[in-house]
Amino acid sequence: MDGDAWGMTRIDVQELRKEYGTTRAVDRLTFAVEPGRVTGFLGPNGAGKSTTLRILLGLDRPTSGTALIGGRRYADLTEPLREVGALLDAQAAHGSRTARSHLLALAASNRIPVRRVAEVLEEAGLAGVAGRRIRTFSLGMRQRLGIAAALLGNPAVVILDEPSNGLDPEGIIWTRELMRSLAREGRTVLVSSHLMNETASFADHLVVLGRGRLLADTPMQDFIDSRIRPRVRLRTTEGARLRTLLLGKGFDPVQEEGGRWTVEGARVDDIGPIAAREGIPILELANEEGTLEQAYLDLTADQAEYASSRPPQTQEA
Ligand SMILES: Nc1ncnc2c1ncn2[C@@H]1O[C@H](COP(=O)(O)OP(=O)(O)OP(=O)(O)O)[C@@H](O)[C@H]1O
Repeated sequence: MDGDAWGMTRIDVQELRKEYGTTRAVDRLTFAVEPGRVTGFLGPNGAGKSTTLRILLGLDRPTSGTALIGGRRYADLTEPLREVGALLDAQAAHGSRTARSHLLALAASNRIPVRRVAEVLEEAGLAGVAGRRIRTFSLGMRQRLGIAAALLGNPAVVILDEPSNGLDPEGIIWTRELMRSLAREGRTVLVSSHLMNETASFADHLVVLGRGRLLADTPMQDFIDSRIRPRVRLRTTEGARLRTLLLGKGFDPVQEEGGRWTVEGARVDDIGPIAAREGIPILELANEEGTLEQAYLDLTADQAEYASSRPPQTQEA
């Protein structure tokens, strides 16, 4: 299959609603996941991420609305594993099978060429343990096997639920590189995670849920920039003079412990030239970028179904 074949495979969720008794797990949810980029799927516990993914993958029925892959419901795909690869629950594989026999069975039932089994075992770093029973696998090895299974049919759409779960640092880097390269090849990649630093390292775009509803659907950098004011950190030998100067320009520098200054709402391009014009020595000058974690906590502070009673910043470790 070449890149063009993956070109138009979008995920489209339209007015999706799912009720379990009186619980509205997903509520009039509408978003699209585009090919060629990695979309991070975020939200507090109970926000409805797993429910949405289960419906997308035909494991649950919506109360109303649709969740389509390339314009079709999962149940209507003729060869689902060749169109969508998914990792939902890495523990699901049969423990008494070997990694190889597990993948061979999947390949056989989905008309996938047998050579793909060796290819994905190699790609997932499992070639050396392919003959071992899955029950002897660590959580991280199961996770790798789950990802190998997702890639088996060379699908245009890849959906991964918490792919870093249980992986060691090398495994985490591997999944990150893998997701990025799948997106570069033009595939549609949707990845849920609770780890914000992790998500920031691989996602181009974010879809954020809270209490079953859409809270954000936006490029990752826009998401951060719209919620976290930039600031500048600096050191100077003439703090008092620079402070007066900056106050006059509408900034409000604050001295931190250790003699550093921070200036809210400023970038280095604002501060550097002002100091230079006045001949004030600058020993250090750096932008402090907002993080995805800060922006996410800001957005979801009121949204967590099981939120602690105090806001995160005052929580004890
Ligand atoms: N089978 C079910 N029966 C009843 N309620 C359910 C069922 N599955 C999910 N729910 C409820 O639906 C809501 C959304 O749950 P869901 O698992 O989709 O959230 P999530 O965003 O995946 O959470 P987490 O981050 O904890 O995995 C929760 O209130 C949950 O308790």
